[in-house]
Amino acid sequence: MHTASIQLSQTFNDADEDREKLLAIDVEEPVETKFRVRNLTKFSEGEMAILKGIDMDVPRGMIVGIIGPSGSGKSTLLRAFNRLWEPPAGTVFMDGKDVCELDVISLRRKVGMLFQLPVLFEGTVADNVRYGPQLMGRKLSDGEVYKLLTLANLDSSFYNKIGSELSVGQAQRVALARTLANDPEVLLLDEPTSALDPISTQNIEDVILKSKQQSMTTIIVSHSIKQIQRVADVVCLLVDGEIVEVLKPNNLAQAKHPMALRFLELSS
Ligand SMILES: Nc1ncnc2c1ncn2[C@@H]1O[C@H](COP(=O)(O)OP(=O)(O)OP(=O)(O)O)[C@@H](O)[C@H]1O
Repeated sequence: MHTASIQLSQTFNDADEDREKLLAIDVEEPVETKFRVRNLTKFSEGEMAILKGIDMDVPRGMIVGIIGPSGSGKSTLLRAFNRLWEPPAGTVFMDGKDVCELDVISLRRKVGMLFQLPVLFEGTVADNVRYGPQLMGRKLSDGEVYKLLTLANLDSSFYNKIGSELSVGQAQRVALARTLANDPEVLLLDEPTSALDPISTQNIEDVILKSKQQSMTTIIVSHSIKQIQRVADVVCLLVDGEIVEVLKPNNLAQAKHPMALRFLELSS
């Protein structure tokens, strides 16, 4: 085990000072950068800044947590990674390539996303799981569907169920299996368990951690600091469109930014 020198970096203005903060994490091997974000900025139509020059490197195979107050820009940032919000050219790079220059459909297959509330398509659970590969002309075998269900912590009895027979937690796991069926390299999770009970939450967290063992890169937005501490390798604190802290999950108490501190105090 050794320490990789740069896993995640941020530059931010602190009074007159420009600082680059580097976070070192103990890893087995040096880690490559999956996403590079540089000066990512978004203004609303009323010219209000929603994202203010975000700089970050997302290490391959790690789980990056994003937390911060409501309206701080977490979902907007997350959506830039698979172009659900189209970032300006030259700001978001996957494997060194500007995402704006990639075919958007293949980008979204590689960069799967799960939202707060699952929306299942008509048909059975198996139809849902088969959906993505079918669009590419490949029909998953029964065995492949069962394997994906197992991966999403669903037993084989779900195969023929339809959406109305499922709880929200079960439907979220089906949505996760459907996303994993595309064999993504990255998972974007936007508050994936905020509508779920603790057991369903644990099921989803198990899948997130299992996916990490398969080298998945995951970026998770969550309002739950405890959840971020359970699953994330690094945590970015986003306040008012800026990453103000990058910390290890067990070091959140070391946050220094006043808004970040207040948010952490009120949320714990
Ligand atoms: N297309 C848009 N036009 C105008 N304002 C927008 C747009 N998209 C987002 N916003 C605003 O940008 C800010 C950040 O929104 P965003 O949803 O990214 O924040 P968030 O941190 O994910 O919030 P929450 O935790 O409540 O989900 C909010 O004030 C939101 O109203």
